[in-house]
Amino acid sequence: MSTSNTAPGDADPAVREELARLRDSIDNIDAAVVHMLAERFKCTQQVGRLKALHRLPPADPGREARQIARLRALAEDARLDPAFAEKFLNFIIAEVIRHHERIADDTVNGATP
Ligand SMILES: C=C(O[C@@H]1C=C(C(=O)O)C=C[C@H]1O)C(=O)O
Repeated sequence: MSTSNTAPGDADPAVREELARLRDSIDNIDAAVVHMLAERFKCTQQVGRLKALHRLPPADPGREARQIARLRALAEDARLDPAFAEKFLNFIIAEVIRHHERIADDTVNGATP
């Protein structure tokens, strides 16, 4: 393999076509990920409001452990690195818990969520 790089614009037309085709699919997948995350956050916001109203704690470590085990198994089946899947889920859950803490604070302080 050569160590010198070719700018994408200088590559063979067939290579550029293949790259463009793959990038179109990547763009579609990224759009789907964003839409799915937006739907997930809509659900978790509702969970946050329900928890705040009933004085339940923002985090549920038992539920998180079950989700991580489930996601790791799904990742293995799909040939995705399970450590990456776990890191990704933990990143999302941390953001959800931050939202839930804020909703709980706003609820206690009488702000409209
Ligand atoms: C959404 C919830 O709240 C938190 C966030 C979770 C998540 O984003 O999946 C899971 C458990 C909780 O720590 C929940 O309890 O279901």
